Parts: sequence; C-alpha cells; structure tokens
Amino acid sequence: MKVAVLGAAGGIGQALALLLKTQLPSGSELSLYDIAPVTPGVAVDLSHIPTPVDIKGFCGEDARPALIGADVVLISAGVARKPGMDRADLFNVNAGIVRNLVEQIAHTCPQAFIGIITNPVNTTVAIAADVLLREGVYDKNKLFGVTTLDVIRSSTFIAGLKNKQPQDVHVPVIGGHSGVTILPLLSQVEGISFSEQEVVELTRRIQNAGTEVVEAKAGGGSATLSMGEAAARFALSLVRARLGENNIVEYAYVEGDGHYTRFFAQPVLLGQNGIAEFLDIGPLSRYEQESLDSMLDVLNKDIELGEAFVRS
Ligand SMILES: NC(=O)c1ccc[n+]([C@@H]2O[C@H](COP(=O)([O-])OP(=O)(O)OC[C@H]3O[C@@H](n4cnc5c(N)ncnc54)[C@H](O)[C@@H]3O)[C@@H](O)[C@H]2O)c1
Ligand SMILES: O=C(O)C[C@H](O)C(=O)O
Repeated sequence: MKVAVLGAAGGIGQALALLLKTQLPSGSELSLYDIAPVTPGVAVDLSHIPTPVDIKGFCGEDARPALIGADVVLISAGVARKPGMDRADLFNVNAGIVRNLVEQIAHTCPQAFIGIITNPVNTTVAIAADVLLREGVYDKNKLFGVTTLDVIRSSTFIAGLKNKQPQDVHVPVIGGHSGVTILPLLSQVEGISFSEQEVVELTRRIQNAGTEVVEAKAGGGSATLSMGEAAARFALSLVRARLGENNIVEYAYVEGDGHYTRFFAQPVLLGQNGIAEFLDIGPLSRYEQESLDSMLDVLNKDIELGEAFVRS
C-alpha cells in the first residue's frame, strides 16, 4: 500500500506524514512531495522513527516520481488563510495548484483514491473531478473532499458542552466545507438532546471553527495539527478499505446522486474500489432542513466556479 502526501512540507503535510509514519500498516510506503526543498529532509527525519513504513521525500516542480504506484493520494498543497480572509479568497492561488497536481495524478496513478484537503474544498474538488474527467480517468467513487475536521470538531465541542467522552460522540456533518455549507446534524447525535439555543450556538461554532483557529494563530496560518489528525483518520480509513476491511463509513464531500448539489458531504461506505455505497443523510429536523435549503445556492456557486476554471 503506497500513500502519497502532496504539500508534505507544510503544516498539515508534516503532521499528517508523522501520523501516517506511525500508523500505516506494516509494509506500507509513504511518499512525501512538496515544491519546498526541505521535503527530502522531512522524509529523512521521519525515517528515523522505528516503524515498518518505508518513506521517501521528493521536491521540485515534478510530482510524478512521488506518485508512481500510489494507491492513496492526499493533497494539502497550497496557501492557507490569514485573519480577515475566507476560504474562497484562496481560490486564485490554490485552483491552479490543484489542477496541476491532479493532472499529474491522472497521468501517473489514475487508479488512486484522492483526498483533497486544499481549500476552498467546495471548489477544488470540482476542479479535481473535471480535470480527471477531461483526462478520461474520472471515477467518482475515488475522489473525496476531506471534511473530517468538521466531524472531529463537532465531537469535541459537543463532548465539552455535555460532559461526555469525545470518542463516544458521533456527529454527522453534511453539505460542504465553508461557512453555512457546514451543517452538523445535531438531531442525529445518539443519546444527547439539545435546546434550540444550543443547536443554533453549536452549529455556528462548528461552522466558524476554522476562523476560530485562524484568528487565534494571528496571521500564522490555519488549522494544521487538528487537520493532520483528521486527514490521518480519513486516509487510514481509505487504506483499510482498499486493503479489504468491511463496514468503514466516513463523511466526505463527494459526487453522489446530485439530489442536492453535484458535490455534497454525506456518509459513504468505503470498499476496495472506493465508495461502495452512497448512504442516506437520514431524517432532518426543521432547523436542519431549512439550513440545508438555504446553503444550496452557495454550494452550487462554489462548484460552478471550479467547473468554469477547468473549462477556461
Ligand atoms: N479540508 C480541510 O478541512 C482543511 C483544514 C485545514 C486547512 N486546509 C487547507 O489546506 C491547505 C494547506 O494548509 P497548510 O496549513 O498545510 O498550509 P502550509 O502553507 O503550511 O503548507 C502548504 C504547503 O504546500 C506547498 N505547496 C505550495 N504550492 C505547491 C505546489 N504547487 N506543489 C506542491 N506543494 C506546494 C508549500 O510549499 C507548503 O509546504 C490550505 O489550502 C488550507 O486552507 C483544509
Ligand atoms: O478555516 C480554514 O481556512 C482552514 C480549514 O478549512 C478549517 O476548517 O480549519
């Protein structure tokens, strides 16, 4: 099993690489790529950790040497937010980076599962899909926008509020990955009930959690360590599914049946060939249904921006 991380010298990339070096199954290969010249050194550094995971680092303009034979590719290459910006402000730089890297994936490891972390995820996933489509290798069951950070944040915040163990609190988060498009389904959290005010306040906190980190870092970037953990969890689920483990369900921003928008974060059952089944989002409360209805315009515009970028 070979996992490649593109953007591996960055804040997320290094945290993710560390977690993968220590948690990938025995015999796995970890391939680190970034334009930054430090990247081979990051790999040498990690290689001194005594785990049975082989690791190599690559830098420069050409990602292909890092991608040869990759089964799973995670993309966190690109710029991150500073205070006062929203995720859409990253589009101008990150759209081109994602397009370029996905072109190289299409030519080098077209069968790989691809997890897109680079923001704005609502748009970069559409870019990735249409690049793969243009190259004739798109399989919608193998492309994922990584929204796991919204899921783990929700567990943390609710556990804190309700005095529970975070690992026991499971929260579906649907829609997309920015502002109002992030919709936690608090009505589906088992064993916990919320007042109307708690629902409104928790939903807002989960939607603004990225900004909470950006402001706390005061110009030093956005979430990297919690995202490293989230991305590792998601990547390890992809790896386990690809190796044949059953019953792995994750939430991710994927191209489903288009019932809401072309891409939508929803639960998916993973299998050896990617998404084995697109699962239903389940019953919604009135508040959740109204929130869902009112996010669709925003999400559609984010997606159209990505589609137009690839067409241009
Ligand atoms: N999906 C999510 O939930 C989520 C969460 C947090 C951050 N993010 C996003 O992830 C991205 C990365 O964040 P970060 O904090 O790691 O940023 P960072 O600046 O620390 O790291 C980004 C890395 O990308 C590299 N890079 C830039 N252009 C490249 C290219 N063309 N090829 C290869 N590497 C390239 C840089 O050299 C750098 O090492 C941002 O867009 C951020 O908004 C997404
Ligand atoms: O908020 C950001 O810009 C980074 C990331 O999308 C997050 O949710 O933390």
